[in-house]
Amino acid sequence: MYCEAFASGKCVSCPHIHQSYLQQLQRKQAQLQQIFPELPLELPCPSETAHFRNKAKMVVMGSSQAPVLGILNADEQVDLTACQLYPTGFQQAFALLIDFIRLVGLEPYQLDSRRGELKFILLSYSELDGWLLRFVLRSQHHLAAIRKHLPALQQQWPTLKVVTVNLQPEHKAILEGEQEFVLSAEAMLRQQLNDVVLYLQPQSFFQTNSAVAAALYQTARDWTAALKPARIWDLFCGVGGFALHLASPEVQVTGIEISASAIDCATRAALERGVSIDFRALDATAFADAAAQAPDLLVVNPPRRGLGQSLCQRIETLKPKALLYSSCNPITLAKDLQSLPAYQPQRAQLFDMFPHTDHAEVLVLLLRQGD
Ligand SMILES: C[S@@+](CC[C@H](N)C(=O)[O-])C[C@H]1O[C@@H](n2cnc3c(N)ncnc32)[C@H](O)[C@@H]1O
Repeated sequence: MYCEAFASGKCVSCPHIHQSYLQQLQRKQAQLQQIFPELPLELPCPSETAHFRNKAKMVVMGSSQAPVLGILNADEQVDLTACQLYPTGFQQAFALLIDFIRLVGLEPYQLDSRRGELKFILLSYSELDGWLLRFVLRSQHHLAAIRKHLPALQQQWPTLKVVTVNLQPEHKAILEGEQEFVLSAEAMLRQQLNDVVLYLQPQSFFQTNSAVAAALYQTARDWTAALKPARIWDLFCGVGGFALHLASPEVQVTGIEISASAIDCATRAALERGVSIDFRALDATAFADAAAQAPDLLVVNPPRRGLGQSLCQRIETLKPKALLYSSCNPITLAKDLQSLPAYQPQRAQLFDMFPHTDHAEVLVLLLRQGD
């Protein structure tokens, strides 16, 4: 794929974009084989090479009358509204947003002078339900003006379902703050993956590549069906993707996640699906430490830092029969597996959520040996 922003050195987010996709997959597969030298790997699950991202995180730069959406590379403002990773509908959405910024007179935040209000635009898309839009602002100064002009934007953009303002008052390179104002009638966006409808809302993690995420959850179902677990835990469950795919009337499922807003989404999805899942907003390690009995199947999908020593040790003493580990960081995955010596990998597969980058999502099924 040719990308002008990469060729000119203005955007380095996709360092392998000029390599053939087959070579990219071969490189990632070879890296995965180093972690599992003995295991015949499954074939990688590929992605579309363009238009696969369901969300955009845009830094807002320029001025209120000439806004630029993209990234700041050193001191250069790089317009990424034509980035090929976004589905085509994003370009029209960005154009509407640029007009809206002008209309409201939202001054982009300037890092050097610390003036201005609008820091980021965060935009998510679901084929089922439409758009979720978040304005990340420095203060509440323009909140009333955004509210006032929002009906006009919604009229032009009927599929704009959820609109919020997030406050991030600090002068730091962080994407969002804690306070969120919901400006639309709806606060959650529905997203369908396979036969499961998930809910997402601001401050809840959702996989970036919907098609590959659907394949990941379906594979989790396929690999674990024969195990017939009676009890499943989904630790780091987010909005409940794994738990909702694995739930059935015969199995008792518990989902644990630190973000209360993600747990609200997961709980609503379970209710609408008519399945009983015990979703709780807790720290995963604290939950495992306090548990008296192990599940038959433990699903874990931690952030990039991995499970860590203490949770791995707890898993070793709890002794669940099977462990399904979905990792977005093969380095911490390899480290965690060294701390889980009782578990033997049975199957491993690369899910290419992030083409053109070095990032890899890996699913591994492990069984406990020697009991
Ligand atoms: C890679 S995401 C996985 C989400 C989910 N499994 C999915 O498929 O979308 C990792 C999740 O771990 C959550 N998390 C981070 N630290 C946590 C902790 N200490 N205890 C429980 N959940 C945590 C994050 O909020 C995030 O939702």
